[in-house]
Amino acid sequence: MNYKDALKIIEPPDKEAIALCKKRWDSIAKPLHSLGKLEDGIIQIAGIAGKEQIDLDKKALVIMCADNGVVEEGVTQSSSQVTAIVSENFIDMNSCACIMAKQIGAAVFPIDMGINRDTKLPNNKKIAYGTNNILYGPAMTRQQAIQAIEVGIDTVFELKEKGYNIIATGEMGIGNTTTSSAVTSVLLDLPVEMVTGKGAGLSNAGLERKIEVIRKAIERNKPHKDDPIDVLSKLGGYDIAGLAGVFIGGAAARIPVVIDGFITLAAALIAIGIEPKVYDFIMPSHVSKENGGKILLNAIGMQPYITCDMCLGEGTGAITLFPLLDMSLAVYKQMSTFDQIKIDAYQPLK
Ligand SMILES: Cc1cc2ncn([C@H]3O[C@H](COP(=O)(O)O)[C@@H](O)[C@H]3O)c2cc1C
Ligand SMILES: O=C(O)c1cccnc1
Repeated sequence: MNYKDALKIIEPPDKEAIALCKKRWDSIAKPLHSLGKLEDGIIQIAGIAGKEQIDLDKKALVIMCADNGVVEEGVTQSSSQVTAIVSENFIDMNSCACIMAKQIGAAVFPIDMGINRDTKLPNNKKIAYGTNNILYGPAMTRQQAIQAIEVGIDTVFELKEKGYNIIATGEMGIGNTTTSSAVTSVLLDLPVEMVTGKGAGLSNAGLERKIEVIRKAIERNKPHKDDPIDVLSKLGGYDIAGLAGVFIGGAAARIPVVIDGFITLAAALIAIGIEPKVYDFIMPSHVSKENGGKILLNAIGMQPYITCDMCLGEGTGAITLFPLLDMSLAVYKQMSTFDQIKIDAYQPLK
């Protein structure tokens, strides 16, 4: 779908479904709002689905996979070859995120958005064999960025068609904390060193080099910070672009999309920058330990459900939210109301 058409069909969450869902929570025989954000999450999903009786029986994890040309500058501990190897492991359900997804019954959809060699991934949406090195010029053309965004949007509509009712985001792309930090620094107008961390592992000297490369890449590309697609195409990656499309697609197709860690947060920032209405359809999960994770969550204006020092990516943080939502929804659907068990919640003890 053309991304502008997707933006046009985004309607705000359903106020009536939100009010009915809240009423049901408040009628359940327990202290008011005592499940806190777990209640809020179900309310948000009801608003998105447009009905009070929601289901979370079909869960998907979309993992956008792509390579980054900037890896040749020594900004990451691993070689680019790792992207393809780990991405192919997703097919055998043999990665951290896949094992966690299997445990909680979520289906995994790895997508080759731009891995730098041919892969066995069934979802081949390759825009190119990796991006260009941002130290010397734009990562991709504006047209390629839009093409990747549209892959993300189409992916969500296909999953909706298959009956999925919630989507977790994940990514695999060696070097993508560098591109995410570059995008974040420009869009939030923050110094590079404030939003740059060690990614999947770097020495202190390596971190200094990474910061310097990002500074120079920003200087070289002169991105327009008020134009998120310009920033994305000059400094981002095909994984981030595809993920921005998944967030936009979630709002257009009315499916909640869950943020993972630092990289998916950068993608969410871009999506919200393109269309602020997307915000209401996004759910946070954890707060990444990566430098900049907390800053990005705060900047977007979201509170994490989970704080446990994760910083792995692949969607590991995002799917960690699923069992919490399952438990909350079970209470929401199954528990007796004050009326049913004849308790007056506000009756003082005698
Ligand atoms: C074996 C391995 C598996 C991973 N799974 C996720 N990531 C995570 O690390 C990468 C980003 O870190 P950086 O920017 O420092 O390269 C991404 O692929 C992210 O998903 C991995 C990284 C490695 C090495
Ligand atoms: O925050 C994340 O998701 C993250 C951090 C470091 C490396 N990979 C992913």
